[in-house]
Amino acid sequence: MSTNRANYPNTQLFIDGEWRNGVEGKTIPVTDPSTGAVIGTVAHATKADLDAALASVERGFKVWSATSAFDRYKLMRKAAELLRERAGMIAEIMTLEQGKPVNEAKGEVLAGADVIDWFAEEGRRAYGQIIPSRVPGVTQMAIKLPVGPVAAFTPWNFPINQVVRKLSGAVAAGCSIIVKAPEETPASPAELIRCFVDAGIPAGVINLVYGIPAEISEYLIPHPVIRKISFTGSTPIGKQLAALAASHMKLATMELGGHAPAIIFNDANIDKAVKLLAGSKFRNAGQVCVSPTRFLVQNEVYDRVVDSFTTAAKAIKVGNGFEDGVQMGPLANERRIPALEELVNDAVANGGELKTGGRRIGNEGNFFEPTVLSNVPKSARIMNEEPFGPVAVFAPFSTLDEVIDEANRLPFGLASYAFTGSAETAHQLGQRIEAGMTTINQLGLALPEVPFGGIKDSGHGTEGGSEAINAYFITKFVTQMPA
Ligand SMILES: O=CCCCC(=O)O
Repeated sequence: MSTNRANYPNTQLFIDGEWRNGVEGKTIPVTDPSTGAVIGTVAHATKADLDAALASVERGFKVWSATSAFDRYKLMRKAAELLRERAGMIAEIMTLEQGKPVNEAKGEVLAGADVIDWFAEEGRRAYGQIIPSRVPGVTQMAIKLPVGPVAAFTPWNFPINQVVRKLSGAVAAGCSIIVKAPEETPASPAELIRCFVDAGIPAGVINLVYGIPAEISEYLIPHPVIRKISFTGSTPIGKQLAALAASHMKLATMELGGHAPAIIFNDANIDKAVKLLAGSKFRNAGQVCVSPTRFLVQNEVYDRVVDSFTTAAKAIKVGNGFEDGVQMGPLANERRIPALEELVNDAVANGGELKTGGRRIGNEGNFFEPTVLSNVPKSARIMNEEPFGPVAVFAPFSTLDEVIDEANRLPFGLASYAFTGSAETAHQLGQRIEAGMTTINQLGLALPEVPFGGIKDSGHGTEGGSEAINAYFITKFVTQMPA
């Protein structure tokens, strides 16, 4: 049976191995961003529920940290298989609540299964070290132990992807976790967690809450049970939570905002650059932390690139994510429409040229036109603020040094993209762009086996690659000699 507005599931909390309503029975409405219609509800946790989740995650940690890495691996592989089997159904739920095209949603779910597999394997290979001793008979060991109960806070743009990295890292390392998933898109992450439940995860290891985000983070982060936090979201909120975590000496991974430069040189393969970058820009309606935003194009090819990108933007089919051929759905939140309109108007007022788009589409649902702005000066807000929407902003440049300065001008440092035919230019970019990730002549970000994270105001820590699981371990030194 396919999922539709009539059978969209209401979402409950998951605490101590049970799906349950909030103690006070409060709920939050969930809307379909394609129509604005309310399609269901999500349970709203209050303090009593959070106390129950904290007691549960503390018990869960005792059980799970004492479970062997091999048994954790087996369970995770089973959860990944369940997620693959259910991908079609979960994708439909995600499209209903988030808006993205259903094939994009399915890709996200399947990628989530790969993330679980990756971390399951990493958990089995979390080797420590034996350190040669100065004293005969003494053994010195650096061992990795799970850090403790984790609190994870995730956003609505990738309802599965954002949860699965944190959940899988924690569970593979032997930690228990409270996930505060997004209220806008609650049902698809709940289905992810159901896969772990059906795979046999013991009560208390995974807990799921929703409610008022600030209330939940302010209660969980300082709580002595929680030893580690992981947050994905905006830079301003990330800074507040990082400060709160630091004042309670909690470890924190922060995956925050970006404003990715996409640099195209005269010697690049222009057709390839435009095709790949346009696909990347309008994926998930531009609501992606790693979305290419500042398109910096070398003088000789500037007009050609802007024209060809504008043609690509005009050809994007926007609509309900369930319709055949739709490439871009609505924005997930209605409030982003006036915010984007303001950014576009400000760019034009500062001298930028609107090549296409810039407005809401229709009067039902949160649809926004794929938008291209050209010759936008640095003084425009959109050259400095993350638009988090389907807007590409173009500006010309002359030299390598100039474009590297521009790429590094902002406090963000998450993703960056470049297209060039020169090996020397590629080398310079790889070394000198201040970003956690640089892709050259291709895309290829966010695979489970490669690092994923930012620097500067884009946060710290990585959620992919061989280092990611370390966020959920402490290193303990043990030395011993025979009695
Ligand atoms: O918004 C940040 C997560 C990006 C995940 C992806 O690019 O697949």
